[in-house]
Amino acid sequence: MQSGRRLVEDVEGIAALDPLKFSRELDPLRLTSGQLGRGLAQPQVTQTHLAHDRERTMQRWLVSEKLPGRINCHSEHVGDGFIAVLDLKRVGIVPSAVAGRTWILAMTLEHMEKVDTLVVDKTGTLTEGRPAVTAIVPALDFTETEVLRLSASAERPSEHPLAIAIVEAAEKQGITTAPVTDFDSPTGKGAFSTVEGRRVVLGSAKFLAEHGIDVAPLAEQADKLREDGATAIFAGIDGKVAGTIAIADPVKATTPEALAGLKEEGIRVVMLTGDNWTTAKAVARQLGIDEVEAEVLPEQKSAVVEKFKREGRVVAMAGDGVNDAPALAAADVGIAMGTGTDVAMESAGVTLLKGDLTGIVRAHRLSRATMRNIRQNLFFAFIYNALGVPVAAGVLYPFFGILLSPIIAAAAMALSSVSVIGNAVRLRTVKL
Ligand SMILES: Nc1ncnc2c1ncn2[C@@H]1O[C@H](COP(=O)(O)OP(=O)(O)OP(=O)(O)O)[C@@H](O)[C@H]1O
Ligand SMILES: [Cu+]
Repeated sequence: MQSGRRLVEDVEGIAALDPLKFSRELDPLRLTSGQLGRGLAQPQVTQTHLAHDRERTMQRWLVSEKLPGRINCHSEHVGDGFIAVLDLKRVGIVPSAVAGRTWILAMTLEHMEKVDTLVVDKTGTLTEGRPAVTAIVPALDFTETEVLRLSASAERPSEHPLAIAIVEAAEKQGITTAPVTDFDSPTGKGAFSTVEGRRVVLGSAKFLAEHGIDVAPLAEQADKLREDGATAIFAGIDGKVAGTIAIADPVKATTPEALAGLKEEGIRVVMLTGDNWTTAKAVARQLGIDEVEAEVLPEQKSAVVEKFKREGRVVAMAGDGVNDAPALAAADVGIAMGTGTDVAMESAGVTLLKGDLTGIVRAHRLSRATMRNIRQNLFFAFIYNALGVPVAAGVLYPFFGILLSPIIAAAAMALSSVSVIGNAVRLRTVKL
């Protein structure tokens, strides 16, 4: 099971994530709303893990804030400056990997603030990822039922959402599929197998061409089906195009709101898909997305992310599929859909619990508020130290005979902690 997932389900209301204290919490801690609690429920990580991660968290924060090296000696104290009060449930995100890797969340928040480009996968991310067959256009010499029966048989061993849609369509019509041999499915291209001694090929025009099948007789029909956003694939039987199958995947109800929010936050959205250009453009048009990268093979997805990064952009990538995993890992912030594959979740820094993209907007708002808060806290901590340390060292002694007594120094420390925590708690009121 995904430990990250459990983490959020166990959290009620607000959790104060203190990377220092966090690492020592091994027992589940019940937090009720309104109460400022510390630590998180996740007993399944080992002590070593946690100690290690605590180190990394510290380092990361220190590096990230570009603090002068000498402040390291106050790290325990400055540590209080890193308390981030997060309402994970409200944001709807969880750190993807094991809960012990809290630092990923920390890093993600830091990067998230700077994100200016969101590369977003189409199928399963912008759309529901539960496609259904909406039309079958057979070629001359073929019937709709025969195309569906052979296609469903050929796709039966495949786990691709398009394949599942075809199998389901056949089942719905009470069509029994035939056994297959020699099944293969090159990722991002299509599938082929032998059914009742016939060669059945399914996929893009390019894929069928690779198998010596010319789709020209049905190309126009396929394009027409694509005009309103459906995916159209071709079925080839015994070296000839037999039909085109339209498979539609509804846009998630929350997608338009998420896109509007992203626009408001000034984030550039790029749709990335392995699907056909015509389909991709139609969906993009419906959603008001200006930038599209279509017909991208799985192994090229991360190259698209890299390209944007080279242009100096800070890139977040949202995806759900196995073929999105390398791109998720390549992005500054990888965002997986909780409804998607485990591989995607493991490769991403954060997971959107219900696959709801509005979580990205909330996470971006939260990251800005959190990073601002952290900077303020660092300022507090710094000021107290900047004033307190020289006094304690006797700077004022020659003139006024003032020396900071250890008791007053300790009080100042405590006071600085109080202002820092008080400031961090304000994050609770941030509108997401
Ligand atoms: N099993 C399959 N059966 C038929 N066609 C397939 C199959 N697998 C891939 N294809 C073809 O390859 C294209 C790209 O597939 P790929 O899996 O990369 O993208 P996707 O998951 O459908 O979309 P997205 O990239 O938006 O998530 C599909 O649009 C389809 O034309
Ligand atoms: Cu996808």
